Amino acid sequence: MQFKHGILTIGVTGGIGSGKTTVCRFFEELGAKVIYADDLAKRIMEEDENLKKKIKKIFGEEAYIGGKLNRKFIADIIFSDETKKSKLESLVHPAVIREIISEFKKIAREKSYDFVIVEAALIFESGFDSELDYIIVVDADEEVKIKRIMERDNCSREEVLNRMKMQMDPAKKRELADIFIQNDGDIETLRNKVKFLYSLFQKISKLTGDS
Ligand SMILES: CC(C)(COP(=O)(O)OP(=O)(O)OC[C@H]1O[C@@H](n2cnc3c(N)ncnc32)[C@H](O)[C@@H]1O)[C@@H](O)C(=O)NCCC(=O)NCCS
Ligand SMILES: Nc1ncnc2c1ncn2[C@@H]1O[C@H](COP(=O)(O)OP(=O)(O)OP(=O)(O)O)[C@@H](O)[C@H]1O
Repeated sequence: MQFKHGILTIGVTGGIGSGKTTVCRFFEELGAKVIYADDLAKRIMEEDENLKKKIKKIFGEEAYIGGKLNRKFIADIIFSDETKKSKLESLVHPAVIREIISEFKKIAREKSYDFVIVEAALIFESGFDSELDYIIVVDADEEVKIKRIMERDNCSREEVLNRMKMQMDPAKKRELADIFIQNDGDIETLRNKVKFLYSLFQKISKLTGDS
């Protein structure tokens, strides 16, 4: 087997509050390279002047405050307007995917890691799944997810439900997954699952690497 970008690449995805960022922090603690696509998207949206112009055209000047993305303003619009959400995604996703692939190539060239993990909320929705070797889907019981997000972001149940409504059905994501993590247990249970996967990926990277 040849890896798609000359290095083993693994996506971690899941709906809001599933625990994908926590999974990725554990991978990082073990020494893995993790690319956070959602952070990258925000950086590109703030640094790419051409993209900023296009975003302002859709959302108005209020989309930025002092050069910084007005996240609350944009979130309020896109999570109640499917058309604007799609327009924003069609501007942002290709740029994010391009940058991640060039990072893969750099890591493969430098051989600085055995494998790369990408955390992204919208791997299947953006078509990015076709660029990855394996995809981990994280999920938890809906009430558990709602409670965790309300606590983490100090937001209302309605705000969480609004985002959930605009996301792919978690059951569908589970069907598309290569590896599935049910994250209803405690943090230590999750950490142990990640430890197991970390050693598995280390083995896969050596067995089937391009080098
Ligand atoms: C709307 C924005 C400004 C809200 O920022 P905020 O800091 O509140 O949320 P954050 O980016 O951390 O996302 C938190 C969660 O919301 C959900 N979410 C975010 N964007 C989307 C989206 N376009 N569709 C569905 N769910 C989304 C995901 O579950 C994500 O994990 C931001 O999410 C954004 O710019 N989204 C559009 C770009 C995009 O598609 N990003 C995600 C993939 S690269
Ligand atoms: N097994 C667990 N036990 C207790 N708390 C957890 C567990 N897993 C995750 N959490 C907590 O739940 C919250 C949501 O987790 P996390 O941020 O990893 O989810 P996410 O899928 O990245 O969410 P988002 O889509 O909003 O970015 C965080 O506060 C995290 O610390």
